[in-house]
Amino acid sequence: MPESAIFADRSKLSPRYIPQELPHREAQVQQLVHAFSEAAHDPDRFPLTVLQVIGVAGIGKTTTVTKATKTIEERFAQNRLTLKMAYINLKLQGGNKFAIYRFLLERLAPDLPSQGLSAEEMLRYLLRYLRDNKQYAIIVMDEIDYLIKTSKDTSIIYDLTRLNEFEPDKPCNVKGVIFIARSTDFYSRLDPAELSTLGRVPLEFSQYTLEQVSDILSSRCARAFNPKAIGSDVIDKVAKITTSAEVNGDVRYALDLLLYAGNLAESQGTGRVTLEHVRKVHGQTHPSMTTEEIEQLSKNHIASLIAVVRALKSKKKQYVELKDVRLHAAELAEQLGIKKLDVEDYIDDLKARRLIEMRSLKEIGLHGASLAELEPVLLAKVKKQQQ
Ligand SMILES: Nc1ncnc2c1ncn2[C@@H]1O[C@H](COP(=O)(O)OP(=O)(O)OP(=O)(O)O)[C@@H](O)[C@H]1O
Repeated sequence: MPESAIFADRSKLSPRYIPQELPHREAQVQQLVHAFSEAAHDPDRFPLTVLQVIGVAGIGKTTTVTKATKTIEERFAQNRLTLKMAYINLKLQGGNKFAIYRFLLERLAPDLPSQGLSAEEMLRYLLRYLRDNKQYAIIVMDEIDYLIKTSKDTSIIYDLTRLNEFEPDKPCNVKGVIFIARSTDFYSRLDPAELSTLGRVPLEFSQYTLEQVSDILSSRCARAFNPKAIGSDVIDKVAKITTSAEVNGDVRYALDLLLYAGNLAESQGTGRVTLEHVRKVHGQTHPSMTTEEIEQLSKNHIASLIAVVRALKSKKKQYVELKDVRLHAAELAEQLGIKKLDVEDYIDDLKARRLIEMRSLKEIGLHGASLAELEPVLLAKVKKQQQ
């Protein structure tokens, strides 16, 4: 018995799933693999290689880097060498340098205690550990622009790009550091020394064309849906929405849309996803706010966002003032039985995540929101986190 009339395997649409095929990014995967092609032959002589991958949201940057590092790991394994990838999403793991280095240590050198060590010691011990255990590593720092935008301490770039200078007379077993960012705007917050260590030209990912998004979605749908449950008309429609100015090519949104349209078709027992299902779901969701984006938020972030939504609704305006948001936040805290929250602590971060638009303290809004539908989704999420 299939799982459902609609889905063959709905998890294949999840943002966490790494697809087997990556249409229209094979060249970039190859480019990254190529940058480390010599490393598996003579790793100790291979220099620390720093790369940057830049491009807008949801166009396969993380997935491409993950795929490439997997291939590099395999090449090392073929030569009986161990290479590990440490992937850090700075929006999730965020915080300060200590938290980030501790995470690196836990990932790459789990036997080493990190308590009581300075940031520099943590890196030094990590390098020694890798050398002593004949292991190699590639560090991937995703959303580096978010970290640089929200933190005053930008020295993490300087530290990581100079790991080979910690003990210059010994080989550095971290072979690569790959920074991923949505744009190069964060350069302006770096000092010249940090900027120069970032070096060379970034690998810029261009946005997918309409035909490319159609191909990509066809390949994802072939694994996620039952063959008769979805047609090319639906895929083309979703591709069109995805390449519209509003969604700006974010494939993550397209996958969400397909999942929810599929769920709707399933609940209605139609046996097939129709254009109407897609239209309905698209009308109800918020393109700049995908499920993954909401999953990453803390309870207080979501509560602050709900306060913005409620303030906008009650004022019936495009923008509201911070004091309106505060008022609604206080009410909401009471309703949910949580501690009163200082929305200003979360508003800046919501802005950095591009979930809200803040022109000034008197002009706070949402990016092209569909307010009526957003609130119940957020409320359900905050209540779930309270359980
Ligand atoms: N060429 C492709 N083939 C199949 N799936 C793809 C492709 N490009 C992107 N995707 C899917 O789209 C979603 C978003 O991709 P990914 O997380 O790699 O984007 P990103 O550019 O790193 O985005 P962000 O900047 O928001 O982190 C993932 O679920 C990924 O599997």
